[in-house]
Amino acid sequence: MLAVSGPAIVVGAAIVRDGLLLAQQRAYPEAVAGRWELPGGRVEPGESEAAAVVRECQEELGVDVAVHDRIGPDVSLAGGEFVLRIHAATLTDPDAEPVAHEHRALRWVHAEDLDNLDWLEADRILLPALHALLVRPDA
Ligand SMILES: Nc1nc2c([nH]c(=O)n2[C@H]2C[C@H](O)[C@@H](COP(=O)(O)OP(=O)(O)OP(=O)(O)O)O2)c(=O)[nH]1
Repeated sequence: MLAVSGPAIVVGAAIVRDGLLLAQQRAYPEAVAGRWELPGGRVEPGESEAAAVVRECQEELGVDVAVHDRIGPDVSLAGGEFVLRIHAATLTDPDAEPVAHEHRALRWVHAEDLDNLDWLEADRILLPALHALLVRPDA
């Protein structure tokens, strides 16, 4: 029997602190440099989505995060080769300051400014879920 594998998974972290969402600005490749996205990246073989969120946040931001529930829809990327899944997250140490190790810039975004960032196309689909996350009482 043929083993059928689905699309590879890219996880993103919706990190909220004091009612603000952490967004980061891509530095490369040229085609998307300057666009905004959530921290994250590809889930490695054998790795859970939550573990991938934790690893990517350590690599990209130098912080530890606690991973919570999934938010928003699965978003298809690259013609269906990948699927983007977002997990809500918080900083394990609320006083830790994320640093952009691989990105051009970081920004803590207020709900009012969410729609004004030049997000990657896939992330625009997630904006309603990100708004909903920011109005939660514990956000
Ligand atoms: N991390 C992340 N990737 C996103 C988002 N939206 C979106 O379309 N993508 C795309 C961009 C990339 O094609 C792919 C993830 O690749 P990546 O460069 O972040 O991560 P990676 O682990 O594959 O690569 P790398 O860290 O080795 O550079 O998903 C998002 O909000 N966060």
